Amino acid sequence: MRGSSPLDQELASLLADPQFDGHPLKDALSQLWGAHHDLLGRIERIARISDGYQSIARDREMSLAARFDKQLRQLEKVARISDRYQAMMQDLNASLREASMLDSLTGIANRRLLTERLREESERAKRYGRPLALVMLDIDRFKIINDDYGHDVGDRVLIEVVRVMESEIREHDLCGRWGGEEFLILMPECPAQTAQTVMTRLGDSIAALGVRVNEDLLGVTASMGIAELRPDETYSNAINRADLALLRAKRSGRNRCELAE
Ligand SMILES: Nc1nc2c(ncn2[C@@H]2O[C@H](COP(=O)(O)OP(=O)(O)OP(=O)(O)O)[C@@H](O)[C@H]2O)c(=O)[nH]1
Repeated sequence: MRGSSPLDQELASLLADPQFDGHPLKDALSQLWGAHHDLLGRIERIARISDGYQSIARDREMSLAARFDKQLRQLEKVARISDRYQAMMQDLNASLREASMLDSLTGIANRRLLTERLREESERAKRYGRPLALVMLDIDRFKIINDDYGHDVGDRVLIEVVRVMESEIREHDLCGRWGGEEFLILMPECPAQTAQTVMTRLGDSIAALGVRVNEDLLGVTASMGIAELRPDETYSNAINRADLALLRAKRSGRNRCELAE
């Protein structure tokens, strides 16, 4: 840096000129010039150190930003995986819930789903003063079918009867397996008399059904008891009344449909 500007060069040549040796100002000027250059050197060093710090800070800032971006990307990935996992769990829960509500042999509603719907439909019927018919249906002499033809044929009979039931009832009715060879049919917006007409038709269709067993055509019949929910009773009470009506149907010779008292 020393001697780089025209003033530096001029001062350097003045100080080097022997004609000024002994001049009273030469020493003072020489010291001033030296001090000035010391100061310049120090300023340059400070500037270099400051530049160095700045570039380290910049690097650090950049690497921090890069690390932050990377972590953000990783977090996003984890969030995506977690979302997918949650959706999977929800699907699984829904199918488990559905499976727990259906009868595994026939695929129709099981007692749990029937009870849920019974609760909802009886509340609705009472609140709006609408009719709700409950039908208990039981396959006649089913034990003999099992004993004579085996459990597998018995199962096939259950499946066939369910198929007929589903084709005879309306879309907003619900038939489900109450247990064994007993079925419950919920018929919202349906008075007992209308339910009896529908059930008589269903009984005829079941009786017309022939389940093929080797060369034989196995005849099946069913008995039914119908109760219309009263405004002042629980659905359990109405089911008991339907059960009693079913018992009457059995005692009166089966293959028939009886209305509850
Ligand atoms: N194959 C088969 N049989 C079943 C199933 N659930 C219950 N059963 C049988 O259904 C029969 C019911 O017999 P009972 O209650 O004596 O009645 P029933 O022979 O139908 O006689 P009635 O109801 O009086 O006409 C029993 O033998 C049970 O083992 C099933 O899922 N599959």
